Amino acid sequence: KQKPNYPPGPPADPLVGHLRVIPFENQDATFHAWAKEYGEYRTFLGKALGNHIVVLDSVEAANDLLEKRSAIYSDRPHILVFDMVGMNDIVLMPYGEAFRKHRKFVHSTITKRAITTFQPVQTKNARALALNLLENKNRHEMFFNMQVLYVSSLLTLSDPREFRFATSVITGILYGHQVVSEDDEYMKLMDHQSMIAVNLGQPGGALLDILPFLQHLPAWFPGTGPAIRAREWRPMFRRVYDYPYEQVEKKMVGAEGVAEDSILARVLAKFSTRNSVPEEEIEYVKLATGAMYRAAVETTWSTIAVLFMTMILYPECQKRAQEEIDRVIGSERLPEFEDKDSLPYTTALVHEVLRWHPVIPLAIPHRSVQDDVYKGMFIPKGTTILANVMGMALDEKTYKNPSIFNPSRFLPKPDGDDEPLFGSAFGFGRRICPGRHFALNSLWMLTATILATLDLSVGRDENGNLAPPPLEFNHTVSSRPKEFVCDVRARSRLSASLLSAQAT
Ligand code: HEM
Repeated sequence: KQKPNYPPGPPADPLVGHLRVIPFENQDATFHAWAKEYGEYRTFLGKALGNHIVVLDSVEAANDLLEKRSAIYSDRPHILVFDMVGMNDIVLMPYGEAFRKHRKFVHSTITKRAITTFQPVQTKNARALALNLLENKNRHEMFFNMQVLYVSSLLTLSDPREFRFATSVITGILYGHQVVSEDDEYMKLMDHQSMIAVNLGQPGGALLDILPFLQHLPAWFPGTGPAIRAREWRPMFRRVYDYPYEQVEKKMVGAEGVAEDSILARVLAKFSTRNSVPEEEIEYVKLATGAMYRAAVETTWSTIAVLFMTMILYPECQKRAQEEIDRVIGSERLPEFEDKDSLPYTTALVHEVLRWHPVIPLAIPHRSVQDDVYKGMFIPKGTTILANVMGMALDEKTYKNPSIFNPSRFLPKPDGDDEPLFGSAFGFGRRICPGRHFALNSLWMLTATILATLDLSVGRDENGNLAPPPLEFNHTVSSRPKEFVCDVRARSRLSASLLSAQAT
C-alpha cells in the first residue's frame, strides 16, 4: 500500500517521532525555522508518539484550513489531565452540540456592540492602575518579579497591580466586582488557575494521554504525580465557576435584591425563581462565564507586560504617541473612548504590541475530525493543528523588518506602510477568541491613559545601574517578559492630580 503524501517535515525517529527534536522552550521559533525549511506552503508535519501534528506557519494556510474548512478543524485535542482537574468549559471543549451552545452565549455577551456598555469599567480601572503605579513607584520592580516555580505547593504568581487591572476589568463586566484590595478573592482564584495550568501542563501531564492507565495506579508508582495532583486540585479549580456565581446570586436574593449590573446579573435576572431553573442550565451559565474569566486575565496581563517592555525599548514610539495624545486631548483631561478615532498612532501602537510579541505564540491547538487533503498533502483525521502565530508575526512578506517594533507600519501611506493589522494573535475560525474586542478596548484605554499621564523609561538595578529589559520571555500559560525594572514618573503635576481626582 502506498504511503499517503503527508506534509513534509524534519526526519523522525521510528518510535517516538519528533519527540526528541521538539524543544520544550521556544517551540514557535523552532517551528518557524522548520516551516521555512520544509514547508512550501508554510505547513509541515510533526509526529510525537503516534500523534500527527501539523504546524501552520502562514496566515494563508491558517485561513484556508481553520477558517474556510472550519467544519473539519474546530475540535480540540483531548488532554486527560485537564479533564481530570475539571476544566470543562468552552476553551477546551470538543466541537459539537455543547460547544455551539456555550459559544453562542459567550459570543453574544461580548460582541463589539454589547461591550460598549462596559467601557466605564475599563476607563475606571485604567486610571486606577496609572495612579497605583505612580503612588507605588519604587515598588514597580515587584511587578515583573514573578517566576513560575514548578512545584506542587501553592505559590502566588501574581504581581498586585497589573494583575489587579487584568482581573478587575473582567470581573467588573462578568460579575460586577471591582477589585479594591490586593487581598482579593477573585485575584486569588486566578493565581490558583495559573498555578494549576502551569503545573499540569508540564510534559508529565501529557504522559497520561499516552499511558492513561497511570491514572489508576497508586501514588508510589512513577509517573502518577500529575493524575494525583489533578484530583487533589479539582475542588480548588472548581471554585472559579462556583464562587462568582454564589456571590452574585447572594446579592440578588439578599436583603437589597440587587447586584451591580453585569453579564451574570443580567442572566440571573431572567430566571424567575432559582428553583424553576434546571441544574444543567445553572451549570452551563457558571461554566460559560467562568471560561471568559479564566481566559481573560493571564492573556491581558502578559500583553500589558509586553507594552511596558516595548515602551522602554522604543522610547521614540512612546514619545510619538504622547505627542499625538497631547495634540488631540491636551493636558487638562484624561483620554476617553470617544478619542479613539482621533488617535490613530496610539491605536496602531496597541496593535503592534499584539504583533511584536503574541502572548499565546502557538494559539490553542485545534484538532481535525476527518481526513483531509490540502494542496495535495494528506492530513489524517485526529491531527493536532498548531497555528504558529509567532511565525506569522515574523512573516517578512507581510511585515517589513518584522522583529522591529514599529506602530506606523499599520498607518496608511504616506505616513505609514499600510501593512495589515495582526488579527492572528486571537486565533482562527470558530475557535477565534470571543474576547478580542473587549481585550483590545481594555488595552487601548490602558495605553492611552498610561501614556497621557506617565513617562516610562529604563529602570535601575539594585546597584543603581541602568538595567534595560532583556529580550527574554517565560513560557508558561502565556509567554511573558522575564523580570525587568521600569522607571515610572508622572509627566506633569497636573497629570498626577488629574489621576488622583478621577481614579476612584
Ligand atoms: C490580549 C488578550 C487576549 C489574547 C491575546 C487572547 C488570545 C486567544 C487565543 C489565541 C485563543 C485561541 C483561539 C484559537 O483556538 O484559534 C483564545 C481563545 C479564547 N479566549 Fe482569548 N485572548 C485574549 C483575551 C480574552 C478575553 C478578554 C476573553 C474574555 C472576555 C477571552 C476569552 C477567550 C475564550 C472563551 C476562548 C476560547 C474560545 C474557544 O475555544 O472557542 N480572551 N484567546
